[in-house]
Amino acid sequence: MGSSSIFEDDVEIIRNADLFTEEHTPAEILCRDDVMQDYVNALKPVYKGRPPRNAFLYGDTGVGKTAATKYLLQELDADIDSRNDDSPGDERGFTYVRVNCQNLAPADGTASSYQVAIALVNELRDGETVSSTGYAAREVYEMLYDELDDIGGTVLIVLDEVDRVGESDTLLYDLPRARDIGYVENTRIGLIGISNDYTFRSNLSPKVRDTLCETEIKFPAYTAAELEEIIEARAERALHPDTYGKEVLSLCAALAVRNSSGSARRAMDLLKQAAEHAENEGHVPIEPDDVYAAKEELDYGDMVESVADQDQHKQLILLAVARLDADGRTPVRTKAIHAAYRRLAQAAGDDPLSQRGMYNHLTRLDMLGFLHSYQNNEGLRGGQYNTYELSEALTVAQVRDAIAESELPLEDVSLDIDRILRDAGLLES
Ligand SMILES: Nc1ncnc2c1ncn2[C@@H]1O[C@H](COP(=O)(O)OP(=O)(O)OP(=O)(O)O)[C@@H](O)[C@H]1O
Repeated sequence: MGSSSIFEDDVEIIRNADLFTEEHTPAEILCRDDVMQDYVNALKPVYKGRPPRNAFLYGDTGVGKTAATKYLLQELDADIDSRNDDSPGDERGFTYVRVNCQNLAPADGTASSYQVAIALVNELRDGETVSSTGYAAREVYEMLYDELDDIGGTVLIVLDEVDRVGESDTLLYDLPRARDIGYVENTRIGLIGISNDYTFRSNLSPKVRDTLCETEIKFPAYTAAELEEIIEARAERALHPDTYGKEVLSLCAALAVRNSSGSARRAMDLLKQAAEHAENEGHVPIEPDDVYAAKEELDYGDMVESVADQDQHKQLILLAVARLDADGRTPVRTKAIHAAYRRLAQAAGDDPLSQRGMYNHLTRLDMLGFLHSYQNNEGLRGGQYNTYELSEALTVAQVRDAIAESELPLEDVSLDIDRILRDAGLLES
């Protein structure tokens, strides 16, 4: 008898799960010929040892901006290496460095030029970490330009999610001009900004826009047919043969077009999740029902993520409404939400906002679709007031999962809801 483990499934569909991860750079960028040609043209000066062009890439989430960038920079690096081998005495230095600005920004906020500069220094120093506090901004920029100047040749700096760099765009202004201003002497710097926020470009100051957007490359959404081709190529390498059919690939592609604006990431995630679902259920091949189950699971997780992405006050408010909801007390008035929120904020070691301060967050949560509000009118005596409940898109369990993910110490905080409502004057004593 072979070895058996409780972790083993009767069937195995996924051959190489690494190919589904975010770190994986695809062997080929499919269905992007026009865009790739523009991108190649923008990078040609680097290959030729001429001053680099700056570029701004934009398009919805999951349409291949990062994948195309990683792929082309690896190609460029390899081609310059082999060119250098062929032309001793005329070598061209080339380095690229990539930072995702979203990871540097707090939830709901933006990263400062200072934080981006520190992240770049750490990337360039490869392990030697500079702490994110304790330096004057000027010192950090000096470190960065010293580091860049030591490298020489051409350095391309890729700022992914560049829209998460805050108002002060010092770095976006200075980096492409560093050589002209005299911050560096030996190195030519090119900047590649990537964003899925269309308004970002128009909000840039004209000077920054003119340099960063020297070349603009738009990544359009994929069609269902294109997505099918992309995930089919991935499935051939990542899944075992005969474990999936065309119908399943088409369904993943169609759902990604319909619900996720043509995102290859979504199509890929649906396929992977459906494969895991089929493995757990013990059947081969993957069936359409596995894809629908995958969609449910992904939708559930997305909602949890978007709650966890909110700032702490908003999460506490959502938890307050969720607790009231779990107790059958919603729709509920602002006063009661505030009382529950205050208790939770204190338990989390946070200074609670006043009811007025909290109200701003509450209306925002309504606008964002997490909550649903009702206007109540009790005539002359009662006046007008709003009540709130979780929107149909959000469940109590999702809010709880999000709070657990944010590691707020609130799992075991008990709320005496009757008392809260009584204190808020909403329950007769
Ligand atoms: N044309 C393509 N060929 C092969 N794989 C692709 C293609 N486009 C996207 N992918 C894959 O889809 C996933 C998402 O792509 P990518 O990360 O490049 O999206 P993005 O546009 O950078 O999204 P975001 O703005 O959210 O960062 C990745 O796994 C990537 O490998």
